[in-house]
Amino acid sequence: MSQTKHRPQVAIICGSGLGMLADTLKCQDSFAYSDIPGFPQSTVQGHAGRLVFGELKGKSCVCMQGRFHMYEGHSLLKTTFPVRVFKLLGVETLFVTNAAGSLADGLQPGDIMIIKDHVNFPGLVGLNPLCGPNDDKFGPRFPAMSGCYDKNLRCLAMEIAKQLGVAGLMQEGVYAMVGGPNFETIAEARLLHRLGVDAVGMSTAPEVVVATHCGLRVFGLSLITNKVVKSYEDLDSVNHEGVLEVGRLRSHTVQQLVTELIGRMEINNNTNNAA
Ligand SMILES: O=P(O)(O)O[C@@H]1C[C@H](O)[C@@H](CO)O1
Ligand SMILES: Nc1nc2[nH]cnc2c(=O)[nH]1
Repeated sequence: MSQTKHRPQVAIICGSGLGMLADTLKCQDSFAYSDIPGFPQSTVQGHAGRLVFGELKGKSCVCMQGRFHMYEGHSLLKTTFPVRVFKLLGVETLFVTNAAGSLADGLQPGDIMIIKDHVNFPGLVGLNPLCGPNDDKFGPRFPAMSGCYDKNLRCLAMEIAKQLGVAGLMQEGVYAMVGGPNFETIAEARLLHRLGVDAVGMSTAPEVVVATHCGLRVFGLSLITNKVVKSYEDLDSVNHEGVLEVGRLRSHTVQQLVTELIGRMEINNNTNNAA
């Protein structure tokens, strides 16, 4: 904290190919993860590995340009470590973004899904960052997860999308996290579709679980980068370069949405730090 004057109220986690969100911050102080004690390193292309502090529309923000994934070999405690750092810095609201494949027929590549809820597949089988002794300074042993994606922010995001003329690209949906790093088989894709999942990816849920546990308000966006192949007749296949490319194509719209939402949302200045 001695190395920056910023005292962030909002934290943003940039998904694959969405690192440009950090470029919107003014008066930046930026730190390589390798220079921050205890921080893991980013190993995935499209995740720069920098923590960027700055101002956005008068709000003090910190942006993770690069997140950590379970499939990189990090423990879930490490992948979510930054979320608790944000809490201790005084952050009140967490924005999570990710790249995801769509299962819902109405979601096309380039669309933006406001995350209404998630299915944490690793969490359902005990791969949960909250496993182990509970740190009561952060939150309760058995935290509720209903309503973990803030409804007011979801409504405001939709209102802003209408004003920006991009509402046609946006809808709410359910995100599912799978472990990765391979993309889905066709049988897995069909299973997820039948279960009511709208979009699938390899991140986000553990961060949101830890954020909700320690009382952060959460807003989440999935950029739909590909359709998940559900038919044995379909010759398409997904790859990471294609995922990053859609991020580049939609960067401006995602930046606009996030900037406006941060600018217009209310901040409670009485945030209680966990420790
Ligand atoms: O960090 P996110 O969840 O945006 O990254 C997604 C999932 C994989 O890490 C990668 C696959 O292309 O993109
Ligand atoms: N699991 C998964 N993650 C993704 N990230 C971007 N696209 C996809 C996808 O189709 N499946």
